[in-house]
Amino acid sequence: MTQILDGKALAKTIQAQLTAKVHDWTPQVGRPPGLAVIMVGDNPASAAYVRNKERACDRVGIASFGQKLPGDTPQAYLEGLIAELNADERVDGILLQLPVPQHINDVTLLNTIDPNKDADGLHPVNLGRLVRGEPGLRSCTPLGVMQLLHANGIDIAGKQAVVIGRSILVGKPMALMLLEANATVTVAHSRTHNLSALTRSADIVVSAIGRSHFLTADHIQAGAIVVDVGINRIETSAGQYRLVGDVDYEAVSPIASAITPVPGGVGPMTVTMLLHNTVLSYCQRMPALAHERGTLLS
Ligand SMILES: NC(=O)C1=CN([C@@H]2O[C@H](COP(=O)(O)OP(=O)(O)OC[C@H]3O[C@@H](n4cnc5c(N)ncnc54)[C@H](OP(=O)(O)O)[C@@H]3O)[C@@H](O)[C@H]2O)C=CC1
Ligand SMILES: Nc1nc(=O)c2c([nH]1)NC[C@@H]1CN(c3ccc(C(=O)N[C@@H](CCC(=O)O)C(=O)O)cc3)C=[N+]21
Ligand SMILES: [Mg+2]
Repeated sequence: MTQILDGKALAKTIQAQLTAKVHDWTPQVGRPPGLAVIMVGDNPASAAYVRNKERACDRVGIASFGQKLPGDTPQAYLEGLIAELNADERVDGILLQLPVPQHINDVTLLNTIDPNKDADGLHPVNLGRLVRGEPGLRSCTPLGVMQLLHANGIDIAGKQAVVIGRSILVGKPMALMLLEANATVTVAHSRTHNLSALTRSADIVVSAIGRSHFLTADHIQAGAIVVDVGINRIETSAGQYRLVGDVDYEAVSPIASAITPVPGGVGPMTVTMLLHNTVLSYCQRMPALAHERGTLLS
């Protein structure tokens, strides 16, 4: 029997734990945790994720300081906005929704976010902490994948893991977190030769590419653990849109020992880890909660 790694259910459990803590801590601190999501332009997919994030914040008791800005907002304005949010005591987490329009330099912007408020874990200081194995704010999607594997009793140490994709948002931090958990990690990308031979030797395959039906039965060895990070919108014969991952789920799920569905797998965990990171940064910034540090996610 293939184990379905139910991210939706785990997200619900973790969000309930965060809700209880936020409920306890808000009166002690005198304010709730706060998250600012900055979205530039009106990419419909981004708008849907931002709405999900705001709804989840409401449920958990996190204050949202969302900023939806026009697609032609100048770089200097965004830098000023981030400086204000860095200085705003009510804000514990800042997230710049990616991608941003062409004229914006996202790297420069990400680098202006206070590393202690970097809810996405994309600032060089936090990526450096990850490389060094030091505590810090970790990228939400890979952190969510690690939680999902852990909560389902999946052992990582000593396993062969192949991560497909090498973005700063997903692939690279995913590879580093698997390495930190003592997997033997290979990172594949668009220039990789003989990808299916590589993935066929893997115990764990994480796909973060963004192409529907990319991973087929030929890529997977019997009993492998398959984590599908991809989010692709495909048009159905009825002219509607539906979400699918990178993995041909029908073909691969009978072969795998465990697999994440799309939707309901990694996506809800990403949102939950964003909330987690916001609450963690609140804990770390508020002296009244000094003794609570390190108790989240346990
Ligand atoms: N579930 C969730 O919570 C989240 C899902 N996503 C989804 O995950 C996917 C990846 O996101 P992101 O990392 O931001 O995307 P990017 O486009 O930044 O990166 C895609 C990566 O896939 C690699 N790639 C592309 N085509 C191939 C191929 N044919 N063979 C092997 N590798 C390939 C690219 O290689 P190269 O570097 O050589 O170009 C690149 O490293 C997207 O579908 C995105 O929507 C993203 C964030 C969160
Ligand atoms: N700075 C930044 N950080 C991100 O983490 C980030 C980003 N930019 N840009 C876009 C990608 C994509 N992403 C998703 C988050 C949640 C779902 C999610 O909740 N998915 C649900 C379904 C949602 C739906 O139905 O639309 C699921 O898979 O079950 C998906 C994708 C975060 N991203
Ligand atoms: Mg996110």
